Amino acid sequence: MKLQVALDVATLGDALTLARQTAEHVDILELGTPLIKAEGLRAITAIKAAHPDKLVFADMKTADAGELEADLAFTAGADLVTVMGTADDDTVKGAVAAGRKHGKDVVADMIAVVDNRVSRIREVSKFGVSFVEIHAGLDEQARPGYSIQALLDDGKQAGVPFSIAGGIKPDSIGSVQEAGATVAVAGGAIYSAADPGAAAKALRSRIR
Ligand SMILES: O=C(CO)[C@H](O)[C@H](O)COP(=O)(O)O
Repeated sequence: MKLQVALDVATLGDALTLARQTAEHVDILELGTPLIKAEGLRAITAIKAAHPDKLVFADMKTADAGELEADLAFTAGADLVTVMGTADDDTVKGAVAAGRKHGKDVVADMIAVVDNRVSRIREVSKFGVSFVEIHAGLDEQARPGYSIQALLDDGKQAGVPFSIAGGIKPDSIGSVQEAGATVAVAGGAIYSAADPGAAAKALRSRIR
């Protein structure tokens, strides 16, 4: 299982610092959606230039104009780009077409898909995304009683390649791997730590 750090900070300077602190312990550097909105596509280019040996994941969360938005992110240097699983089928297919053109990967972000999630996961997988991200966003995580377990249950049931994002911590990353995820995405557990490099290393050490 790969480890992906979500660089969920608001400035390119902070993202470059966080990437430098964590890169040796992770496989994938993710530019969070707020970062891309704040700094633009140039942030993708800058992170890839600083870490050419890492996969760079642009969390575009595209909701429309899938081919155009994915093409922009791939042209800027992204290796993986997200499109919303809730988007129109043609938006997902358009992003996949851009991915094929660039020889890169498109990930369907299943955030806010709760009812019939397994069925939508299987549907978007047929459109050619490389994998789905089964995801509880920050707002969902903040609600009382939130548990990552529902994400893991759906991943096990879906029978297609998936990543998990939703507040992964050292005590839950083992269960993410046991569920069969190909990628574990961690944001807050790393960027909120006093020592983000040590936090990334601790997560990595729990992956067998
Ligand atoms: O895409 C995101 C929010 O929409 C986050 O990057 C993702 O949820 C990972 O961060 P965390 O581990 O803090 O949940």
